[in-house]
Amino acid sequence: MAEVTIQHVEKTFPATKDNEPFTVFDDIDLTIQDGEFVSLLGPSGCGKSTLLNIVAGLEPATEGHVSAGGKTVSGPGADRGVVFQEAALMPWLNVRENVEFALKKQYSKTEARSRAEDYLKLVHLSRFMKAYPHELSGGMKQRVSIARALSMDPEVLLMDEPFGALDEQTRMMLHKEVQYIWETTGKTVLFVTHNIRESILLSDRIVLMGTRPGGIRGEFNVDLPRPRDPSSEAFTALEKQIMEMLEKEIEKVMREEMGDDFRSKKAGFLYRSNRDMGDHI
Ligand SMILES: Nc1ncnc2c1ncn2[C@@H]1O[C@H](COP(=O)(O)OP(=O)(O)OP(=O)(O)O)[C@@H](O)[C@H]1O
Repeated sequence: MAEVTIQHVEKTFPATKDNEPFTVFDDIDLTIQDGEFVSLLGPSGCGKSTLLNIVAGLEPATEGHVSAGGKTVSGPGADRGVVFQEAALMPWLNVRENVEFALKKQYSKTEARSRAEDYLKLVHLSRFMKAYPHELSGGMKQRVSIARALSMDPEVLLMDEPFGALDEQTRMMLHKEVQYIWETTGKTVLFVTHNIRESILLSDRIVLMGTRPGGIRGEFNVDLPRPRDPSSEAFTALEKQIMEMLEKEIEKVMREEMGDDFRSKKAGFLYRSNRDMGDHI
């Protein structure tokens, strides 16, 4: 069972020479069921990446307890694969070698190669195994990064805005691939995104976070049949519902940052115009 449990988690960054201590959130409770696909949405700075990093074991929680597959998280582990916005491939290694790199620590040379090839097939990169990172598009690099994370056969896949830097067409293609991978492998997924539509397309459940104080503001179960049709009435109704709740959070941030100059209509306009959530905020 690869359930993820987050119990009473607080994260406070300590004081620095220039800054006071900063509490991002102080009591997050969230359980992600085995095989569930959960997205975290929320205004910029609410702590989505911080929470994902805590589950990844890359950041310690200040208080509280996190477990994955029944084991307490106390650092990074092969049971949790992470995919970031930037693929961070090693430029001197080709695609297959990039995937093999970590595998070689755990498997024989032959097995590492065979696993790397299997996962590169899964992300449809068989023809590019010998290509070098500079020869790949952004979307292809992200596919290598997904193959690399999956090749260690983690129980949980943690994805932090994996498609945030990609163009819309590539993003759409990768949505299909992620859905296929999730259906094929049955991994538990925690997915951070700024994009409401992306979260509805992919998730079983969307967790909406807010800031000041940071925390979970609401949850939305996405009961729509897959593959999902963004033009369907049910899809757009859910999109609208989430957007309304999110706008309130974004308005709060903008009001604090801009004081009396703030006009709520502007936040709504900015937000709707790029169907995104506050990249600029
Ligand atoms: N190492 C750090 N030291 C101090 N503060 C930090 C550190 N890392 C993050 N923060 C602060 O914690 C808050 C949450 O950051 P985080 O990156 O988790 O938010 P986010 O919701 O993922 O934002 P975005 O959507 O813009 O990526 C921000 O105010 C950020 O400035």
